[in-house]
Amino acid sequence: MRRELGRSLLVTPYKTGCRITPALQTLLYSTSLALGHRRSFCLHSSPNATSHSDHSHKHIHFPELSCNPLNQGFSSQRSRVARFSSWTCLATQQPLARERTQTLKMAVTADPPRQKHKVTVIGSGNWGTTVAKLVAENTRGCPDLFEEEVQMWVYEEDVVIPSGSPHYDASVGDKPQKLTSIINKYHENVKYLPGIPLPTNIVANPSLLDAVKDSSILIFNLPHEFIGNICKQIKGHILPFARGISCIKGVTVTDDKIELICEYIGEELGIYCGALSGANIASEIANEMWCETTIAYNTPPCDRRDVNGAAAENGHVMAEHRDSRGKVIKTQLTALPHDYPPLDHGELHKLFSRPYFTVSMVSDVVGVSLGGALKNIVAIACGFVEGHGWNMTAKTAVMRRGMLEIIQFAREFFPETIQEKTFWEESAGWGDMIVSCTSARNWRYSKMAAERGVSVQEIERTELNGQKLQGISTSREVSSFLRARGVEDKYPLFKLVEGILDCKVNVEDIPSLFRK
Ligand SMILES: NC(=O)C1=CN([C@@H]2O[C@H](COP(=O)(O)OP(=O)(O)OC[C@H]3O[C@@H](n4cnc5c(N)ncnc54)[C@H](O)[C@@H]3O)[C@@H](O)[C@H]2O)C=CC1
Ligand SMILES: O=C(CO)COP(=O)(O)O
Repeated sequence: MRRELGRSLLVTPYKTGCRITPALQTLLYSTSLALGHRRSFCLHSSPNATSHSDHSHKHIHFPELSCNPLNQGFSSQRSRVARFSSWTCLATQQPLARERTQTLKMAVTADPPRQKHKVTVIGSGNWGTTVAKLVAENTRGCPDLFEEEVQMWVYEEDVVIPSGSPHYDASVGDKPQKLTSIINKYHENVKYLPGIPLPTNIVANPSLLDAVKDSSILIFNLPHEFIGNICKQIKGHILPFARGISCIKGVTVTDDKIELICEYIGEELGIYCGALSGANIASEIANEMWCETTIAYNTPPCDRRDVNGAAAENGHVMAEHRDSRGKVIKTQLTALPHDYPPLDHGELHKLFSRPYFTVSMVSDVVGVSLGGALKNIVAIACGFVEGHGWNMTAKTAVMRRGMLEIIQFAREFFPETIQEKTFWEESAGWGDMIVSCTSARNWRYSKMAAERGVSVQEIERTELNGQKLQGISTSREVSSFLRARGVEDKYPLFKLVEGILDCKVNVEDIPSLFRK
């Protein structure tokens, strides 16, 4: 390793005229990672370069090397040129041969980030708590990038711990206790994720403003009907350069307009927000049973770092960032300051991926968001079908039809950026459809409603202990949007589900959709 490092660094500028091949770049990069240090350097192609301005630049970025600089001449605070006369290999602490290093010139990029990303999860239901758990495991494991503590905003409730629970305290008895106090004391969300020990670095916080204060990463994870109120409350109280990930499955409909939840959040708060969605059953993931998910994130241009790791510009930048309709966004984004670690696909992958949670990073915000939102309508239809007594073959027909309507919806209302392959290739597409129609809550409880002959809303009230079925409101919202546009007949399955929810149509009418 040491010899390779020395040869790469020292021979390349002299003997090959700095032909830095991709293979060499990979070698340097992996070597630097193996060394595990954080410094950013940039190797100039010209060994005779005397200032940063005369670069014949072939930059190579190897962030984790160190050296002993003699004779430094810094041309600016953020991009400095130095003559390094001796190098020390960090792996061995041995100096490298001096005669071969004498005139090597290096440009030194900005200081390593001084800040770390602070993470807040807004929401603490079944999925909110599960995501807080996996994220908190990762912030603990990546102390260079993230503050260890993860704030979790909890919609405060009084909860009684049942006598059978290991957390039952006879001295408290049946007296209700604050859910936040219970979570912080026992490290368990006894109401929404019972039986799952949570990492101790999750802090349950009943104050929304306090929970989001100073956080550069906001993870939105609550039923979609509450997001409007949350945005109103935190607007102006978050870091201007905060970035969001929405784990919410739903859409925002106003009159005849439809918006992706992540874009609604971004517009309301003046930030950029991506979306996470996939075939994810919270209770399984909380039990660390493996599954996969999809994150759609289009790193704003103002957040992109150059090869040296330097931010494009500090402060306010009018970014050419495009939305799901292909339009330049109106929001003036504030760039992530340079003293923060970058926030791009790599860092988000580190934040969310676990051995039991495989993350695929994509750019198709429309496919990921619509796949997650609209499959809930199809899952309700499948619950009705099964509750009626039909089985897997009937459900498969409904799933197929549902997917066609989802794709048609994406094509009709988001034609500019939809990447249809998301529905076929990603967990957020067919994967989510299958799991939602065979084992998730929308399917399970609409099946129960059909079996008992009561409404799904009634079942939600009596059986879910505060959890929400997103398919009920999404069905209504999407149907009202389609009606306002006069196109509801083009989406017969969506229309029919709303009809069944309103007790105007019967499950037996479903097969009529398939008659030509
Ligand atoms: N549970 C799951 O397996 C998965 C859920 N999702 C999605 O995650 C999102 C969040 O769902 P869950 O965490 O499962 O929630 P949940 O349905 O388990 O719990 C409901 C949550 O809403 C909160 N709440 C009630 N009234 C509120 C109010 N007025 N304002 C704010 N919050 C209030 C409750 O405190 C609770 O945390 C949904 O969009 C869902 O579709 C996505 C993937 C998996
Ligand atoms: O989104 C989910 C599965 O991917 C969870 O769906 P439910 O809300 O129906 O449980």
